[in-house]
Amino acid sequence: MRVGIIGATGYGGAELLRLLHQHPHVEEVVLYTSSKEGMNIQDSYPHVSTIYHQTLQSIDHTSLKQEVDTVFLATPPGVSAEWSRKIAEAGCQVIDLSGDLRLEDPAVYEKWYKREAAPLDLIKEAVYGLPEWNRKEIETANIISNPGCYPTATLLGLAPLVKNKLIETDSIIVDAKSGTSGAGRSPSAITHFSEMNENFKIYQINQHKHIPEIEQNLQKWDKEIPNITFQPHLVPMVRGIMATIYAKANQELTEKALRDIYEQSYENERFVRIRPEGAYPATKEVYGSNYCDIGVTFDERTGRITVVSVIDNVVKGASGQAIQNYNIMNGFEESTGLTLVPMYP
Ligand SMILES: NC(=O)C1=CN([C@@H]2O[C@H](COP(=O)(O)OP(=O)(O)OC[C@H]3O[C@@H](n4cnc5c(N)ncnc54)[C@H](OP(=O)(O)O)[C@@H]3O)[C@@H](O)[C@H]2O)C=CC1
Ligand SMILES: CC(=O)N[C@@H](CCC(=O)OP(=O)(O)O)C(=O)O
Repeated sequence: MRVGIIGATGYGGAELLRLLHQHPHVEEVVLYTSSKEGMNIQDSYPHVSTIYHQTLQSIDHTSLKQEVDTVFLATPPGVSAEWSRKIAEAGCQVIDLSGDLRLEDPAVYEKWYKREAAPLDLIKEAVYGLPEWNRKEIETANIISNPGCYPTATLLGLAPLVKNKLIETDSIIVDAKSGTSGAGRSPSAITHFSEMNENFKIYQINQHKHIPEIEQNLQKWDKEIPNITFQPHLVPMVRGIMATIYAKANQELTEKALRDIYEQSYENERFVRIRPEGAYPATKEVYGSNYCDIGVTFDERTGRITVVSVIDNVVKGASGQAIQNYNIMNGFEESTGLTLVPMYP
């Protein structure tokens, strides 16, 4: 198959290049740009030189179907809202890595993203691509809305508790930390080296755009779940997210019963690994891979459950999950091109 990447010069695009290179069903990758037409991808990313030789080309939806079968949009908010419909009507599959099509209520999108929402019919057509909990819908989708990085770690971590109604619904607190690649390639005063090295920052207190995305999905699983507390932080590393999730048990629990529920929930999932009793994952243990690793424990003293969920934000949190969705949409084995062992140390 032939795939196109819009936004190939960004971090999500670069990770798509790395992963698609080893995908056996991808014969051709076409690179599109909004600002660097004619530039060779090697000039932006020397690490893929000799592997990719393409020059970036501008996007023309009228000729798209002659060039590619599937388009990955690794672009900032607003682009997919404008382009997804045209790409789908041209006859191509769309996998959108941005948040444009994730929120079902346009008013909610406009409140949190502070920009105009995509047309409602486009939002309705898009399927939320969290394969572990939404595989059936993804199989027949033509437009995928790839989950955000924090929601991926958080929802995979919370799903067994919420789906099995094990917690006080109003007790969820998510304390999340991310490496700086989550902010994309453009330098900013918040993420540049002197600001972030030997530093640890809280940001967007009670305002992060992933809050409504997490709530929307939790409420689909259990409509009793009210608004949650989710708080992101920046840590001085490049890749990785750790979501530490706290919730109060609504019944008597044992450590073993809790772990059994997590193990059963994910026993058939290739990319979710549950740590054994007393072990908790670190971000480096998923670095460069499509895994989400989860550790869980119950504090009998406080009645609180702690879940630790880690992903590589650029892989399971973005491009790896996008390829997982691509595989499901096209009937390929779900882990095709994604069987990467994490890099360590
Ligand atoms: N980085 C991460 O960990 C994650 C990112 N995401 C989401 O994925 C998307 C891409 O993120 P990321 O790669 O980090 O971002 P970057 O800022 O690194 O790259 C975005 C790319 O989009 C292209 N672009 C910018 N404006 C336009 C436009 N108007 N039309 C078309 N293309 C445009 C640019 O390429 P060019 O100038 O060549 O067009 C740019 O290289 C974002 O929506 C982000 O929120 C989701 C999960 C995790
Ligand atoms: C560290 C950092 O800045 N992370 C980004 C998360 C990027 C992301 O996943 O955003 P989308 O929802 O647009 O895909 C942020 O907090 O906005």
